[in-house]
Amino acid sequence: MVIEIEDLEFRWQPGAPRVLAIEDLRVAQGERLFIKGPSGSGKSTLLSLISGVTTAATGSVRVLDQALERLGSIKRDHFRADHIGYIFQMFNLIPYLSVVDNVTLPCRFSARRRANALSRSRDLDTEARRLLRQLDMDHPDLHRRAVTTLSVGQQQRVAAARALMGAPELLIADEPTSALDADRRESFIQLLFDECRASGATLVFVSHDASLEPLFDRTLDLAAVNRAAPPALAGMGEG
Ligand SMILES: Nc1ncnc2c1ncn2[C@@H]1O[C@H](COP(=O)(O)OP(=O)(O)OP(=O)(O)O)[C@@H](O)[C@H]1O
Repeated sequence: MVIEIEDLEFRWQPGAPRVLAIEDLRVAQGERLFIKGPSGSGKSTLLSLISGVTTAATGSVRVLDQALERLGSIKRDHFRADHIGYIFQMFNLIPYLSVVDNVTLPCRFSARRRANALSRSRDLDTEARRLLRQLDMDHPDLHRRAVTTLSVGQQQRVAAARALMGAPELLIADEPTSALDADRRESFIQLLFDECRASGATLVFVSHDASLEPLFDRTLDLAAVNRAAPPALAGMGEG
């Protein structure tokens, strides 16, 4: 299993209302999971737990057989850099780095991803360009081009290439299509699927957009998870 969550209960502070209660969630290698739920239902919180940015006092979150709550925060940072590619809603590209340098960034933080990238291409820049080409982004001046001069759709492809760089086992995408037109969303997701298939990566994808749901293997509806939980959660629907 790539993700195994058991008896998880999460509150942001002791005594604060419970945000998440997940009894059992397992995501297998290569699976594509869609997570939906209204604003405030805990989607981003769940992604923080799966990526080890936060840990829960109750229950267990295992990623690639590692219980994240058993690691200190520095080890969790290393674990995340080695094994998880993250596509942020606002892309979080580094404005003063070129397109290629943005894509190779994860290899500065992870020797493992650097080695993976170098096993695929002769150097990191070549691997970055290969990924960008796979994602339908092929410009001669990508090396020098500042990310701030790109369109939203292009920035999204750069963010996806960066997340895929060095073949992390788990790809997490937090509303990565919200800035795109409806018809461009689906084509982006298909490209993402192709790349995940090629590297064997598992994809966890959060979105408000229910029209994307049928593309995925499975859905986790946090509104349903919250409804099933005891009344402590009542009134937690606002985000
Ligand atoms: N860092 C934080 N500290 C304290 N409370 C938080 C924090 N982040 C989120 N929350 C609270 O946790 C609950 C779930 O928030 P979360 O951001 O996970 O929801 P979401 O489903 O991702 O919402 P949205 O769709 O609006 O992004 C909300 O009540 C929110 O106010």
